[in-house]
This record gives sequence, C-alpha cells and structure tokens, in this order.
Amino acid sequence: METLEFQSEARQLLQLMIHSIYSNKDTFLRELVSNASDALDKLRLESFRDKDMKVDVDDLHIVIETDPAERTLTVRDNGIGMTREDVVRLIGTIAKSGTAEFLRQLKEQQSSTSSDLIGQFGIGFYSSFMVADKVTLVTKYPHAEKGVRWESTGESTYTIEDVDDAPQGTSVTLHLKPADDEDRLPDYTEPAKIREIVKRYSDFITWPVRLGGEEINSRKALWARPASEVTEEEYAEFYRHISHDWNAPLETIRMQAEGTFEYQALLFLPSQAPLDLFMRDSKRGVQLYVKRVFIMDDCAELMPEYLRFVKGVVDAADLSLNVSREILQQDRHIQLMRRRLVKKVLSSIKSLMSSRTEDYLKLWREVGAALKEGLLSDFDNRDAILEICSFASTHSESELTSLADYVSRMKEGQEHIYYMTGDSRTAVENSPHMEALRAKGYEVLILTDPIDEMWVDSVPSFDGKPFQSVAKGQVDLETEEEKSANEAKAAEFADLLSWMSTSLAEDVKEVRLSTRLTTSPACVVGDAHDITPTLEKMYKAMGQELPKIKRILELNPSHPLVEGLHKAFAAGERESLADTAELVYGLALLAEGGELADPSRFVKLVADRVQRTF
Ligand SMILES: Nc1ncnc2c1ncn2[C@@H]1O[C@H](COP(=O)(O)OP(=O)(O)OP(=O)(O)O)[C@@H](O)[C@H]1O
Repeated sequence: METLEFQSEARQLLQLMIHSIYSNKDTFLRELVSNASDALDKLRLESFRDKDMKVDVDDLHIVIETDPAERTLTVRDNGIGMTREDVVRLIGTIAKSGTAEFLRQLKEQQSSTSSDLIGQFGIGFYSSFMVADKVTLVTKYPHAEKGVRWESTGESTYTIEDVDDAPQGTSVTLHLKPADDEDRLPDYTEPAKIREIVKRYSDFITWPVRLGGEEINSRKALWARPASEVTEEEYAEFYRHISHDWNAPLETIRMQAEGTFEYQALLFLPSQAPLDLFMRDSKRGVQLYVKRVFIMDDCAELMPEYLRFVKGVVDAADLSLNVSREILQQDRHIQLMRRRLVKKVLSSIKSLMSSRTEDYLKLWREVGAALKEGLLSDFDNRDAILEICSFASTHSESELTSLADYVSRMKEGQEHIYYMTGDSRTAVENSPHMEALRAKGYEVLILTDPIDEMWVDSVPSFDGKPFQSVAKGQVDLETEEEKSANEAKAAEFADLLSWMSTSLAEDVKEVRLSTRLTTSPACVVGDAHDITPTLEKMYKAMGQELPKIKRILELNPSHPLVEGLHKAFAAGERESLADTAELVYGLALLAEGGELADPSRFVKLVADRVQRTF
C-alpha cells in the first residue's frame, strides 16, 4: 500500500469541500451518478470500437446501496473503470485548465457567492467530502490486470493499493458523517431520501439507476419528450449534467428535423461564460448521440468554434453507432445539420435581443467576444452575426448599442458607420481623432476588444453602410464651403508640408492638413488599408515581424502651434524647425496613447524649449 499526497490545488479544493460552503449537499449524489453514467457511456463506446475487449456490456447499470448500521453509501457502476495511473492523475490532481484562476476568484469572493464559482468549476468527485469523512474507491479498467483501491479522509494524503478481486467498473463508498439537521445534513442511508435525490437530479440518465433491486429513474431522454412535458428544472438539471455549470441556462433551444435525415437537438445558452472560453484547449459543448446512445463529446462537426459556449445534445437517427470523426467531416447531412443548428442559435440570440434585452446583454457581456470571432470565420452568417452584436459608443456612457440602432440615429448626410479601435474607452475618447466627429455630433463606435481590430478590417459594411475608422484614411466630414476653405489653406501650407514630409521621412509617409482636429495641434492616422498600431503590436506579440508601417501626420492649421510653425517657415527658419517638427510628431503620438521611438530624445527637446521660456 502506498500513501501519496494530493497536489496542492486539489488539497485546497478538498478543504473547501470538507468545510462545505455549499448548502445543498444533496448534489454530491448527482456528481457520483453523473460520473458513473459517463463511465458506462465510455465502456459501451470502447466495446464498439474494440471487439476483442473482454467485457460484459449486456447489463450496464448503476447501483446505489446504503447501510444504515455501518453508515455507508455506495455508488457502483460496471463501466470503464480506471487504471492505477488514472486514479492518481484524475483523483489525486486537478489537471483542468482554469483551476488556478478558479482558486484565485474563490479567494476574492465572499463565501456566499462561492457556491456559484464551485458550480462553474464542477468539483465532481470531491463533493463526496461534503457528506463523508472517508471515501473508498475500488475500480478496475478492462485491460488492467489488477484493480485498484483508493482511500482518503480528504486531508492531505490518500492511500492506493492493488486489489485482485475488483469487479468490472467502479464503486465509490462514502463513510457518511452523522446526520445533522442543523448543518442541513440529512440521513443519506434512507432509501426514500436517495430516491428523491435521484428523481430530482438524475432522472434523465439513460442507464438504469437501481436501489434495492428497483429502478428509480425514468431514463427518458429529455429531447425525445414533447417540449410541453419537460419542466424548467428538468432542463436545468440536464444542462448541469452535460455542461458542469451549476447555474441555470439562460435559454433552452429545441429543434427537430424529420424526413431523410432525422435528428433532434436540445441546446443551451449559458448565463455565464465557461471558464475555459478563451483558453487554447477550450472545448465545444455539443454532444452527439445516435438514437439515444451517446457517441461523442465536444463534437466540432456540429458547432463552429465561435459558438463553443453553446452546450447541448444532438441526436441523429440515421448515423451508424460507430461513426467516426472522419466520417462526420465528410457527411453532407452533418454539414447541412450544422448549418441549421448555427442559424437556429443565431436566430435565438436575435429573439433574446428583442424580447429579453437584459438576458441578451448578459449573454453578450459573457460571450460576445467569442461570437465576434464568427465575423472572421463564418461568411455565410456574417450579417446575422452583425445583427446580434452590441458595441460601446459615444451615444451613451454606459449602454451598448446595436448596429441597427446606430444606423437609426445616423445624421442626415452621414454615410459611414464610424468607429475607433483602441485599448480602452478613455484612450479612444481622448484621442485627437475624435475631435471633428464630436464637433459634428456624429456617433462613433468604441471598439476595445482585441478581436475588434481583426474583424473591422474584413467586414465592409452593415445594412449598406460602410464601416469607417476615424483614425484611418481621409475622414470626409466637410461641407462644400469648408472644402474650398481647406483647399485654400492647403495651398498656403503646401511648402511647409512638403518640407516637413522630407524632414520627418524616417517616421511618416506624408504630412498633410487635417479636417478631423479642432483643439489638438496634430494627430497621426493610418492609410485606409494599413493595419492599426494595436494590431501591429498584437502581431508582434505573436512573434510575427512586420515591415515598419509609416503613418500620416496631420496638422491642425488653426492651432497656434501650427500657425507659429508656418510663420517661422515663411521667415526662412529651418534648423530649429526640424526639431519642432519632430516635437509635433511626438505630441501626436502621445495624444493617441502611442509610444515614442526615442523618449529620451523627446524629453531633451522639450526641456530645451522650456528652458528658453525663462
Ligand atoms: N465512476 C467512474 N468511473 C470511471 N472514471 C471515473 C469515475 N468517476 C470519476 N472518474 C474519472 O475521474 C475524473 C474526475 O472526476 P470528477 O468528478 O472529479 O471530475 P469530472 O467528472 O471530470 O468533471 P466534473 O466534476 O466537472 O463533472 C473523471 O473525468 C473520470 O475520468
């Protein structure tokens, strides 16, 4: 027998369980039954694939036994079981992505809300320690020679040893804490209590759950029952079973197709983003069933990556039970089905947007950034995705706007949907690029998600209105009168501008007069098709070197600094003017929150000027 230590994160979670902060302790049984059900699914699948496997799959089931005298409760399945390595890895450690983040959040929260977080994380097996002071697990994997016995009190260590006579599958025995009404700890050796819990949380489990020889769950797949007969609670429990999210789903979507390719789908939108939503190995949430038989998790063929927050089940009638990923990828029906599922999800979000705005906004805040990835990858549905997007804008400090609402507020003569990308709302609002738009009273979308930098470059328009960055290209805001006045100014400044273009040629590709500035002396803008500085930074962070992209320096001809520059130039001043030109460029960079290439030189130039004022 070996005594091993729990990994430190596992230990912290176990402590949480022992000093259980979650008031509904009944849920431990749901976790154990859920694990047993998964183990039975896995064994059945393995037996399809591996014909030589010597296992009995004729009567796959879950048994619950209680012993009031010994105060034990056992959940036993004859499923896939675990090898010794599995037990150490799966039960002794927490390998799930997001654990560290979870524990950090947990520390920050008051205990009253921690239960929500625990739900997000899904502590599964460890929840046994809410009700037991010792847990014994005996398990055997079909190809392993021996079984394994694992035991722990949930403190820092556990013991593990080989056993010769372990039956197929896994049994988990809880040595129950004494029942305690005050601590809301019921007597879990009472059959009536067990029956009630299984009925409430695990009724839909497709495998028989037996207690005292009697089957205590109805085993009806929710998606196969008429929608009118399924209660909200039943949906919520099922959602928890498949998503490991303890929060109720925000929306339930049901679909049914008959004819040459029959299928039923039961999909859920979450009320909170899965913790792994933006992690590299994040999973898609749709499971594939064939005629009520579980086939696979995380089915990429059914849901595109940008909808990875959608959880649920698709049950197809006309596939073979040993269908493989390769077959799925090529199957025309599957592609058709996927298209319909995506359309249905997008239209459900759209109807949330109009009928339950609060819920829609909740969803958007949680998963909007993922949804926007679809603008880059799902061309067929681009318009449908744009319709369900919301953005911050200069129209309101706190409320988001849809594009349709933006368009409805467009001023007479306004042809473009204006936007500006940046690191934060403040950076965007303070940027000199916004000045003329503000003066004209035009609304500007404030796009601060990293993904925004990407999609705005590839999505040309919404509702026939082209998107236009206020920091790129020429922003055409003037009236005819203003235009001719500006042309006159441009002629007046022509020599200065061309001299400055040469003087600053290292840094900018052109110096020109601006129509977007009212109070700042200068700003830098990109050419219409150049990538933005933020995007440039993102590419660099990903290790992609790009050729230096020169931008355009725009001067505000009515600013005293620029006027002064003009005068000095006309008076024949050149040498110190070159420094001033450099200063003006530096100021423009700083004003947009950019970085100077040589800050110490800039400081020296400024100090020099300030000195001369004394
Ligand atoms: N009865 C069982 N038979 C076979 N393997 C099991 C069984 N119970 C647990 N396991 C294995 O141990 C792993 C960890 O279980 P645990 O309940 O802690 O987390 P989980 O089920 O993966 O996630 P969650 O708790 O979020 O559902 C499972 O993923 C599974 O591989």
